[in-house]
Amino acid sequence: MSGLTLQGLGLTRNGRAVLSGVDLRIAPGEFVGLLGPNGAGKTTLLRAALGLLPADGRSSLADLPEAARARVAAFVAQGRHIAWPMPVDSLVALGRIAHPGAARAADRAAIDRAIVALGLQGLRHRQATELSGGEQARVLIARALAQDTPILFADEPIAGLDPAAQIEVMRLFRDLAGQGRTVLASLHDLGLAARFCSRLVLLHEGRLVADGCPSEVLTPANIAQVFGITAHLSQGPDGLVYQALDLIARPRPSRG
Ligand SMILES: Nc1ncnc2c1ncn2[C@@H]1O[C@H](COP(=O)(O)OP(=O)(O)OP(=O)(O)O)[C@@H](O)[C@H]1O
Repeated sequence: MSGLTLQGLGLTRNGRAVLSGVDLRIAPGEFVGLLGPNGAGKTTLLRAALGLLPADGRSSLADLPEAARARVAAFVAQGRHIAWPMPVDSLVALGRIAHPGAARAADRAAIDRAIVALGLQGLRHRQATELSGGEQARVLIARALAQDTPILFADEPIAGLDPAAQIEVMRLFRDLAGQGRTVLASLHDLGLAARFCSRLVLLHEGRLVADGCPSEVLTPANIAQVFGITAHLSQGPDGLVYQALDLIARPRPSRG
Protein backbone atom coordinates (compact mmCIF):
# COMPACT_ATOMS: atom_id res chain seq x y z
CA MET A 1 0.00 0.00 0.00
CA SER A 2 1.34 3.44 -0.89
CA GLY A 3 0.87 6.78 0.80
CA LEU A 4 0.98 10.27 -0.61
CA THR A 5 3.68 12.93 -0.43
CA LEU A 6 3.21 16.52 -1.56
CA GLN A 7 6.09 18.97 -1.42
CA GLY A 8 5.67 22.67 -2.05
CA LEU A 9 2.56 22.13 -4.18
CA GLY A 10 1.43 25.44 -5.62
CA LEU A 11 -0.71 26.77 -8.43
CA THR A 12 -1.37 30.24 -9.80
CA ARG A 13 -4.47 31.15 -11.80
CA ASN A 14 -4.90 34.51 -13.51
CA GLY A 15 -1.91 35.82 -11.56
CA ARG A 16 -3.41 34.77 -8.21
CA ALA A 17 -1.98 31.98 -6.03
CA VAL A 18 -4.87 29.57 -5.43
CA LEU A 19 -2.56 27.00 -3.83
CA SER A 20 0.71 27.86 -2.08
CA GLY A 21 3.53 25.74 -0.70
CA VAL A 22 1.44 22.76 0.37
CA ASP A 23 3.53 20.11 2.13
CA LEU A 24 1.60 17.02 3.12
CA ARG A 25 2.48 13.42 3.84
CA ILE A 26 -0.36 10.94 4.26
CA ALA A 27 0.47 7.42 5.32
CA PRO A 28 -1.41 4.24 4.42
CA GLY A 29 -4.18 3.68 6.95
CA GLU A 30 -5.12 7.34 7.33
CA PHE A 31 -8.53 8.80 6.50
CA VAL A 32 -7.80 12.49 6.09
CA GLY A 33 -10.54 15.09 5.81
CA LEU A 34 -9.62 18.11 3.68
CA LEU A 35 -11.52 21.09 5.07
CA GLY A 36 -11.86 24.72 4.08
CA PRO A 37 -14.45 27.23 2.91
CA ASN A 38 -15.67 27.57 -0.66
CA GLY A 39 -12.77 28.63 -2.85
CA ALA A 40 -10.09 27.63 -0.32
CA GLY A 41 -8.38 25.40 -2.90
CA LYS A 42 -9.53 21.89 -1.94
CA THR A 43 -10.43 20.76 -5.47
CA THR A 44 -7.31 22.41 -6.82
CA LEU A 45 -5.18 20.55 -4.27
CA LEU A 46 -6.77 17.18 -5.10
CA ARG A 47 -6.47 17.65 -8.86
CA ALA A 48 -2.92 18.98 -8.69
CA ALA A 49 -1.89 16.10 -6.40
CA LEU A 50 -3.34 13.67 -8.94
CA GLY A 51 -1.43 15.32 -11.77
CA LEU A 52 -4.65 16.50 -13.45
CA LEU A 53 -3.54 20.15 -13.19
CA PRO A 54 0.00 21.38 -13.89
CA ALA A 55 1.41 22.67 -10.61
CA ASP A 56 4.64 23.78 -8.98
CA GLY A 57 6.29 21.47 -6.48
CA ARG A 58 6.11 17.70 -6.28
CA SER A 59 3.43 15.09 -5.86
CA SER A 60 4.34 11.43 -5.53
CA LEU A 61 1.26 10.60 -7.62
CA ALA A 62 1.73 13.13 -10.39
CA ASP A 63 5.22 11.70 -10.91
CA LEU A 64 3.79 8.30 -11.96
CA PRO A 65 3.06 7.39 -15.59
CA GLU A 66 -0.68 7.63 -16.35
CA ALA A 67 -1.45 3.91 -16.55
CA ALA A 68 0.38 3.21 -13.29
CA ARG A 69 -1.34 6.16 -11.61
CA ALA A 70 -4.77 4.70 -12.42
CA ARG A 71 -3.81 1.53 -10.59
CA VAL A 72 -2.62 3.51 -7.56
CA ALA A 73 -5.23 6.24 -7.13
CA ALA A 74 -8.97 6.54 -7.77
CA PHE A 75 -10.78 9.88 -7.80
CA VAL A 76 -14.40 10.72 -7.07
CA ALA A 77 -14.74 14.14 -8.70
CA GLN A 78 -16.96 16.92 -7.40
CA GLY A 79 -18.89 17.19 -10.69
CA ARG A 80 -21.29 14.28 -11.00
CA HIS A 81 -22.49 14.52 -14.56
CA ILE A 82 -23.26 11.09 -16.02
CA ALA A 83 -23.40 11.55 -19.78
CA TRP A 84 -24.24 8.06 -21.07
CA PRO A 85 -27.44 6.15 -20.38
CA MET A 86 -25.85 2.88 -19.28
CA PRO A 87 -26.78 0.40 -16.56
CA VAL A 88 -25.31 1.03 -13.11
CA ASP A 89 -23.45 -2.28 -13.29
CA SER A 90 -21.68 -1.24 -16.53
CA LEU A 91 -20.83 2.21 -15.19
CA VAL A 92 -19.26 0.77 -12.05
CA ALA A 93 -17.36 -1.70 -14.29
CA LEU A 94 -15.61 1.27 -15.96
CA GLY A 95 -13.44 1.45 -12.85
CA ARG A 96 -11.82 -1.78 -14.01
CA ILE A 97 -10.33 -0.10 -17.10
CA ALA A 98 -7.37 0.64 -14.82
CA HIS A 99 -6.63 -3.11 -14.70
CA PRO A 100 -6.58 -4.24 -18.35
CA GLY A 101 -4.93 -7.61 -17.74
CA ALA A 102 -7.03 -8.62 -14.74
CA ALA A 103 -8.84 -11.95 -14.72
CA ARG A 104 -12.57 -11.67 -15.42
CA ALA A 105 -13.35 -13.17 -12.02
CA ALA A 106 -11.26 -10.49 -10.29
CA ASP A 107 -13.09 -7.78 -12.24
CA ARG A 108 -16.48 -9.26 -11.35
CA ALA A 109 -15.53 -9.58 -7.68
CA ALA A 110 -14.34 -5.94 -7.47
CA ILE A 111 -17.52 -4.68 -9.17
CA ASP A 112 -19.75 -6.75 -6.89
CA ARG A 113 -17.87 -5.58 -3.78
CA ALA A 114 -18.28 -1.95 -4.83
CA ILE A 115 -22.00 -2.36 -5.60
CA VAL A 116 -22.62 -3.99 -2.21
CA ALA A 117 -20.47 -1.43 -0.33
CA LEU A 118 -22.59 1.42 -1.71
CA GLY A 119 -25.89 -0.42 -1.22
CA LEU A 120 -26.64 -0.42 -4.96
CA GLN A 121 -27.82 -4.03 -5.34
CA GLY A 122 -31.38 -2.97 -6.08
CA LEU A 123 -30.28 -0.40 -8.65
CA ARG A 124 -27.60 -2.29 -10.56
CA HIS A 125 -29.72 -2.92 -13.69
CA ARG A 126 -31.25 0.58 -13.80
CA GLN A 127 -30.04 3.23 -16.24
CA ALA A 128 -27.60 5.42 -14.30
CA THR A 129 -28.92 8.59 -15.96
CA GLU A 130 -32.40 7.83 -14.59
CA LEU A 131 -31.31 7.72 -10.93
CA SER A 132 -31.69 10.50 -8.39
CA GLY A 133 -28.75 12.81 -7.68
CA GLY A 134 -27.81 11.03 -4.46
CA GLU A 135 -28.12 7.62 -6.11
CA GLN A 136 -25.87 8.77 -8.95
CA ALA A 137 -23.34 10.02 -6.39
CA ARG A 138 -23.22 6.56 -4.81
CA VAL A 139 -22.74 4.96 -8.25
CA LEU A 140 -19.73 7.22 -8.95
CA ILE A 141 -18.20 6.33 -5.57
CA ALA A 142 -18.74 2.66 -6.44
CA ARG A 143 -16.94 3.13 -9.77
CA ALA A 144 -13.92 4.54 -7.90
CA LEU A 145 -14.07 1.67 -5.42
CA ALA A 146 -14.13 -0.91 -8.23
CA GLN A 147 -10.80 0.56 -9.35
CA ASP A 148 -9.44 -1.14 -6.22
CA THR A 149 -6.55 1.26 -5.63
CA PRO A 150 -4.41 1.80 -2.53
CA ILE A 151 -5.25 5.53 -2.64
CA LEU A 152 -8.72 7.06 -2.86
CA PHE A 153 -9.37 10.79 -3.37
CA ALA A 154 -12.92 12.06 -3.08
CA ASP A 155 -14.10 15.63 -3.65
CA GLU A 156 -17.16 16.33 -1.47
CA PRO A 157 -18.34 12.71 -1.68
CA ILE A 158 -21.19 13.10 0.82
CA ALA A 159 -22.67 16.33 -0.57
CA GLY A 160 -26.31 15.75 -1.44
CA LEU A 161 -26.53 12.34 0.26
CA ASP A 162 -29.23 11.65 2.84
CA PRO A 163 -28.07 11.35 6.48
CA ALA A 164 -27.92 7.54 6.45
CA ALA A 165 -25.97 7.45 3.18
CA GLN A 166 -23.56 10.09 4.52
CA ILE A 167 -22.79 7.94 7.54
CA GLU A 168 -22.48 4.82 5.36
CA VAL A 169 -19.96 6.51 3.06
CA MET A 170 -17.95 7.94 5.96
CA ARG A 171 -17.90 4.50 7.61
CA LEU A 172 -16.85 2.92 4.34
CA PHE A 173 -13.95 5.36 3.95
CA ARG A 174 -12.88 4.78 7.55
CA ASP A 175 -12.99 1.02 6.93
CA LEU A 176 -10.95 1.38 3.72
CA ALA A 177 -8.32 3.25 5.72
CA GLY A 178 -8.54 0.52 8.35
CA GLN A 179 -7.56 -1.94 5.61
CA GLY A 180 -4.40 0.09 4.99
CA ARG A 181 -5.59 2.34 2.16
CA THR A 182 -4.91 6.07 2.01
CA VAL A 183 -8.12 8.11 1.87
CA LEU A 184 -8.26 11.88 1.31
CA ALA A 185 -11.71 13.48 1.06
CA SER A 186 -12.77 17.10 0.92
CA LEU A 187 -15.69 17.69 3.24
CA HIS A 188 -17.94 20.54 4.34
CA ASP A 189 -19.68 18.62 7.13
CA LEU A 190 -17.31 19.38 10.01
CA GLY A 191 -19.32 17.19 12.41
CA LEU A 192 -18.96 14.06 10.32
CA ALA A 193 -15.35 14.92 9.54
CA ALA A 194 -14.62 15.22 13.27
CA ARG A 195 -16.26 11.89 13.97
CA PHE A 196 -14.92 9.69 11.18
CA CYS A 197 -11.59 11.08 9.98
CA SER A 198 -8.38 10.08 11.74
CA ARG A 199 -6.81 13.39 10.73
CA LEU A 200 -7.96 16.73 9.38
CA VAL A 201 -6.15 19.30 7.27
CA LEU A 202 -7.51 22.80 7.06
CA LEU A 203 -6.99 24.86 3.94
CA HIS A 204 -7.46 28.63 3.91
CA GLU A 205 -6.82 30.81 0.88
CA GLY A 206 -4.67 28.12 -0.70
CA ARG A 207 -2.50 27.42 2.35
CA LEU A 208 -2.56 24.62 4.91
CA VAL A 209 -3.23 26.36 8.21
CA ALA A 210 -3.82 23.35 10.48
CA ASP A 211 -3.06 19.65 10.33
CA GLY A 212 -3.67 17.08 13.04
CA CYS A 213 -6.29 15.05 14.86
CA PRO A 214 -9.83 16.51 14.86
CA SER A 215 -9.54 18.13 18.29
CA GLU A 216 -6.29 19.87 17.28
CA VAL A 217 -7.70 21.24 14.03
CA LEU A 218 -11.31 22.02 14.91
CA THR A 219 -10.63 24.61 17.58
CA PRO A 220 -12.93 27.60 18.09
CA ALA A 221 -10.06 29.88 16.99
CA ASN A 222 -9.40 27.98 13.73
CA ILE A 223 -13.11 27.75 12.96
CA ALA A 224 -13.55 31.47 13.58
CA GLN A 225 -10.51 32.43 11.50
CA VAL A 226 -11.19 30.18 8.53
CA PHE A 227 -14.98 29.83 8.36
CA GLY A 228 -16.01 33.06 10.10
CA ILE A 229 -18.39 31.33 12.49
CA THR A 230 -18.63 30.45 16.14
CA ALA A 231 -18.98 26.79 17.06
CA HIS A 232 -19.52 24.64 20.12
CA LEU A 233 -17.12 21.71 20.51
CA SER A 234 -17.30 18.97 23.12
CA GLN A 235 -16.05 15.44 23.63
CA GLY A 236 -18.73 12.79 23.03
CA PRO A 237 -18.53 9.01 23.37
CA ASP A 238 -17.50 8.68 19.68
CA GLY A 239 -15.04 11.57 19.64
CA LEU A 240 -15.30 15.28 19.01
CA VAL A 241 -18.81 16.71 18.68
CA TYR A 242 -19.14 19.87 16.59
CA GLN A 243 -22.07 22.25 16.37
CA ALA A 244 -22.08 25.39 14.26
CA LEU A 245 -23.54 28.32 16.18
CA ASP A 246 -23.51 31.65 14.38
CA LEU A 247 -21.74 33.95 11.98
CA ILE A 248 -19.03 36.21 13.29
CA ALA A 249 -20.01 39.70 12.29
CA ARG A 250 -17.22 40.68 9.94
CA PRO A 251 -17.08 41.19 6.20
CA ARG A 252 -16.43 38.05 4.16
CA PRO A 253 -13.12 38.24 2.32
CA SER A 254 -13.35 39.08 -1.35
CA ARG A 255 -12.89 35.97 -3.49
CA GLY A 256 -12.25 37.84 -6.75
N1 LIG B 1 -10.44 27.31 -14.03
C1 LIG B 1 -10.24 28.28 -13.14
N2 LIG B 1 -9.84 29.50 -13.52
C2 LIG B 1 -9.61 30.49 -12.62
N3 LIG B 1 -9.76 30.34 -11.30
C3 LIG B 1 -10.16 29.16 -10.85
C4 LIG B 1 -10.43 28.05 -11.74
N4 LIG B 1 -10.79 26.98 -10.99
C5 LIG B 1 -10.79 27.41 -9.72
N5 LIG B 1 -10.41 28.68 -9.63
C6 LIG B 1 -10.28 29.48 -8.39
O1 LIG B 1 -9.38 28.81 -7.52
C7 LIG B 1 -9.81 28.94 -6.17
C8 LIG B 1 -9.89 27.57 -5.53
O2 LIG B 1 -10.92 26.84 -6.17
P1 LIG B 1 -11.28 25.37 -5.70
O3 LIG B 1 -12.29 24.84 -6.66
O4 LIG B 1 -10.02 24.60 -5.53
O5 LIG B 1 -11.93 25.63 -4.27
P2 LIG B 1 -12.62 24.61 -3.27
O6 LIG B 1 -11.95 24.75 -1.96
O7 LIG B 1 -12.67 23.24 -3.85
O8 LIG B 1 -14.09 25.23 -3.16
P3 LIG B 1 -15.55 24.57 -3.00
O9 LIG B 1 -15.69 24.22 -1.54
O10 LIG B 1 -16.46 25.71 -3.38
O11 LIG B 1 -15.67 23.40 -3.93
C9 LIG B 1 -11.14 29.68 -6.20
O12 LIG B 1 -10.91 31.02 -5.87
C10 LIG B 1 -11.59 29.57 -7.64
O13 LIG B 1 -12.34 30.70 -8.02
